[in-house]
Amino acid sequence: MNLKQVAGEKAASYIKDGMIVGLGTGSTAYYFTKKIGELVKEGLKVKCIPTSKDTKKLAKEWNIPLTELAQVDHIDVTVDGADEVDPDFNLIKGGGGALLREKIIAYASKKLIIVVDKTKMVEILGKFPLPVEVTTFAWENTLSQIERLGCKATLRRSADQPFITDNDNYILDCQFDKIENPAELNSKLNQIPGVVENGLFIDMADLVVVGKDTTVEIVEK
Ligand SMILES: O=C(CO)[C@H](O)[C@H](O)COP(=O)(O)O
Repeated sequence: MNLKQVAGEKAASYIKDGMIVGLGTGSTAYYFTKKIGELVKEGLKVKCIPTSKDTKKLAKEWNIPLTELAQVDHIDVTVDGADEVDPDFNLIKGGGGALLREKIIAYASKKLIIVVDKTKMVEILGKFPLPVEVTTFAWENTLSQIERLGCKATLRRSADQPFITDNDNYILDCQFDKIENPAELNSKLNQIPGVVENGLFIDMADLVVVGKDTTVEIVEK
């Protein structure tokens, strides 16, 4: 069984007529968006806001009605993936490089549902390198400042070129190994000039849908 698929599809059961829905990014959120496309075809009435150019492309292919954050005063539900989820529902996101738009949209959402397979559930965050979006200007200096917080940071590359985000920034992947205090690290990172946003999502997720071997587990706070 494809654990990402069962989790992504299950999350679609939380979406009702009239909702404004945030569409996440990544290979798990993909299945949620695909399912929304099927439900729209069957008559579901929603307006959606994608968290990345990739997801926007998919949503258009599947004829999902789209809107802009500027056109609405809130989002009812956003469904997105994660790279790690701890027992307090703190997250590492940004493996796909979409963390800035994902965080803006999550913050504007009444409910954030995270869809993952069971491998993403961890006791402590940090084994997955924390993605940090930084300005291209003086990124080497920003990297040094970030490393003072106790990690090894690497410029993300794609096909031998620096990876460029949807917002024309770079991503630094920061290996912390263990993040003892995610809330503190989140604040410290965002205080560094040159850091646009980081992939720690603190106290944002309301519900996690976990794809397990034969079942889907719904974990609520
Ligand atoms: O944060 C993300 C993209 O920026 C993704 O949601 C996260 O990387 C999980 O991706 P996947 O479901 O493909 O494992």
